[in-house]
This record gives sequence, C-alpha cells and structure tokens, in this order.
Amino acid sequence: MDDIGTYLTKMRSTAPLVQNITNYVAMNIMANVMLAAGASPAMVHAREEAGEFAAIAQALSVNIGTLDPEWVSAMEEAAGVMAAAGKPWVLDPVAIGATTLRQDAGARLLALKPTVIRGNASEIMALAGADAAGRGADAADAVSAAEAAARDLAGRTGGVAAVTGPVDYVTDGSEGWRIANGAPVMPQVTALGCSLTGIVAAFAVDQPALAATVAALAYYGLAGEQAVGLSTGPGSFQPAFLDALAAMTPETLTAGARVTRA
Ligand SMILES: Nc1ncnc2c1ncn2[C@@H]1O[C@H](COP(=O)(O)OP(=O)(O)OP(=O)(O)O)[C@@H](O)[C@H]1O
Ligand SMILES: Cc1ncsc1CCO
Ligand SMILES: [Mg+2]
Repeated sequence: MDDIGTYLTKMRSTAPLVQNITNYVAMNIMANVMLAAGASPAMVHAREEAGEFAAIAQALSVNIGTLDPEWVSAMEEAAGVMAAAGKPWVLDPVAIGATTLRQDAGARLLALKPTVIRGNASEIMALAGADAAGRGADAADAVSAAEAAARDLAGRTGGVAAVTGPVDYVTDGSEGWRIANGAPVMPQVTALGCSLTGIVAAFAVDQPALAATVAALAYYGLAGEQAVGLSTGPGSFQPAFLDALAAMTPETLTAGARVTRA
C-alpha cells in the first residue's frame, strides 16, 4: 500500500462534490463529517433530480437506511448515471437482511455494480446471501465471519467490498487488507458508519478504489482514536471526532495508520 496520507492530501486538494442519497438519521452528521474531512457533500434524493445531480457530482453514496420505493428509483437512476460516466459510487446496505423491501433494493443496486460496498459484518453477509445474525442497523456478526461474503461481493461486482468493525477488512476479491484503527465508542454514535460511506466515496474520486477505501478507513479510525482522548462518552465524542477529522494531517495519518495485508 502506498503512503496512506497522500490519499487524504489528494481528496482535500479537490474537495470533491459528493452526492449522498442517505437516510434521515445520517443526513446532518454525515454532511458535517464530510465537511470536516474536506469534501463537499450534497444530500439530493428526489427522483426528479437525483440523476440530473449525479451528472455534476464527482462521486455518489447510496444508503438504504430509511428507504421507500420512490427513493429506490432515485438511487437506481443516480447510480446508473455514475456507472455510465465511470465515476465512483458506494453502496451502504443498512439493515439489508431485515425486510423484503431492503433485500430487493439491495439486489437491484448490486446489479448496477457499486465501485465500493461498505457495511458492517451482518450487512455484508446478508447482501451476499449468507445467513447473518443482524436484523437492524447494528452488527451482530464478527468481521471475520463476513470476509468470504466480502470477497464474493467484490468478485460479483468487479469492485471493492469493505466490512467495518473492531478491525476492518477490505478486498477487491483477490487481495485483502485489514485496518486496525478505530474506537469501541464509534458504534454507540448513530450513523458514523453511514458517514464513513460518504468519506469512502470522496476518497475514491480519481483514485484506485481498493487503496482509496483502505486509506479512508484508516483516516476515519485514527480520527476516532484521537477523539476518544478528547471526550468522555458518546455525546462529547461526536464533536471531538469532527475536530479530529479536520485537524488530521497527512503525516499523522501515515504514521498512525495500522494497515496490514490480510
Ligand atoms: N468495536 C470497535 N472498535 C473500534 N472501532 C470500531 C468498532 N466498531 C466499529 N468501529 C469503527 O466504527 C466505524 C463505523 O463502522 P461500523 O461498523 O460501526 O458501521 P455501521 O454499523 O454501518 O454504523 P451505522 O449503521 O450506525 O452508521 C468504522 O470506522 C469502524 O472501524
Ligand atoms: C438507526 C438507523 N435506522 C435506520 S438508518 C439508521 C442509521 C444507522 O444506520
Ligand atoms: Mg451502517
């Protein structure tokens, strides 16, 4: 893996415009996370404009957290525009195993071959069709249990799959990487995974998807570690995390990234 910090430098140098079709829970924290990192987020989901906006966005994130059938149409249209233009788009299959509506949406979006799929272990397993324990937005399976599902999804899409948790796993179907950065308080703050999906989209602009995803996850986890020292629990963690994302230098990221070959 190249110097991890350079991916942060490249992302900030272009402040990429990232369209996010995300859930109601995530919208505010996700936009703030992306701004703190140095990207330019726009939450645009109406069916009448999602595809039109995708034509000007540099990347797209699609999150099924609070979906409805109208939103799914907008997601498909925007993803189709990105795919046709060769621009990156990232799928976050929130609680995919829970209902038929989510499973159907996940299957339709998977067919549009996301550049990157980012989810927790239970979501990656359920999207791949494996038996997963998680039924809501929180993970109930270990990252290790989802590695084969991640390789399967990457193979089927020709893209990258990322499983997040205590130690993240990223694969393009052949090579795999582990990212040990992160903090146990992160799953106690809602939508930090959703927000990370937007960060992955921003890092993937004009960069190879596998390396960009690894770098985005290391950056995010390291900022989480730093924020723990500046906070006393999930409430004060959130503003401290935004500050840490903004303050991170490429040099600190390169030095603090705990990335190993799987
Ligand atoms: N136990 C843990 N220890 C350290 N870091 C963690 C832990 N669990 C999650 N993380 C980190 O938290 C971030 C968000 O990942 P997580 O797997 O919690 O997403 P998620 O389940 O999709 O979240 P949400 O759906 O609430 O947005 C990642 O950077 C991940 O590495
Ligand atoms: C809690 C929750 N419910 C639907 S989306 C969401 C945000 C975390 O995925
Ligand atoms: Mg999630």
